[in-house]
Amino acid sequence: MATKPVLVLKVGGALLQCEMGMARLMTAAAEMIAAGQQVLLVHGGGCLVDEQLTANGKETIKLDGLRVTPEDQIPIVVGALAGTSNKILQAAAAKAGIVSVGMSLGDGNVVTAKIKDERLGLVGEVEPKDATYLNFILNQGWMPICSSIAISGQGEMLNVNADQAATALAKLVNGTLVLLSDVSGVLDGKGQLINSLNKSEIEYLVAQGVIEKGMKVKVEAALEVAQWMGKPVQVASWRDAEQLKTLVKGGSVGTQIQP
Ligand SMILES: Nc1ncnc2c1ncn2[C@@H]1O[C@H](COP(=O)(O)OP(=O)(O)O)[C@@H](O)[C@H]1O
Ligand SMILES: CC(=O)N[C@@H](CCC(=O)OP(=O)(O)O)C(=O)O
Repeated sequence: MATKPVLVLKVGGALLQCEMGMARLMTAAAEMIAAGQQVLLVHGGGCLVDEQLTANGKETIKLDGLRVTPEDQIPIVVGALAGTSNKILQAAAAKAGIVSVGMSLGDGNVVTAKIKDERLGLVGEVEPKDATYLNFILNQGWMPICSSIAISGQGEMLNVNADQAATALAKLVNGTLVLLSDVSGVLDGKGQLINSLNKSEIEYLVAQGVIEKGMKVKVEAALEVAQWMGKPVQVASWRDAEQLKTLVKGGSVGTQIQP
């Protein structure tokens, strides 16, 4: 049994369109797993969803960074996230010698899910439920790769923002959460990396419009976990090879969201 907290790594969808980025990330994950660090990968795939919706003649509307998901779009969203995105990452993991288990929030009772807000359609809000399935996988030295598709008690397939999915899973396994995006962390109004942010600084930058869209959702998800765990959550980049190396060594990268 591992003694260190599980590392919950969330990757954004842009990674899936970057072969080299995926290869580097999986090599880093393989090194950590070989050293006894349990790793749970949670992924998005917003850009693949965009592509698939466009190819099917559907339009996307986002409210506060969340995709409004009408019933006629859900099969496409599920296919892009739980299907294509999940399997692209499993394929990259296999290439790096990692044994992975592809899964979704709907598997193994890991979360409870309900509709978040009627205005968003089939968008889910999830709460941690039962870690048995994830711990079973992690204890084999395997890496769960989890998409953000959930299933409600009423049997609805729900689209969950992947940062919020990672939040629920990090709480579930009491893990260390690192949110990896295509930017080096939270940037200030001049595009410079901010090393550390607390709640009031976040509120100020959101009010100023410096932190917006997907980054607003991400930073708020990070803050929720930081406060729940009483330790910082890191927002960093999968693009940055140096950040990944530091992460493998257990160091801090990107922006630290303080509890
Ligand atoms: N202050 C900010 N710092 C960095 N990125 C920001 C900021 N405000 C908005 N963004 C946008 O947020 C994006 C990251 O969020 P998102 O697209 O949801 O990432 P991911 O798909 O990796 O989860 C960045 O690519 C950038 O366009
Ligand atoms: C409700 C909602 O917005 N769901 C997201 C799920 C994917 C996601 O979050 O992907 P990234 O991590 O790449 O942004 C979406 O449909 O785009």
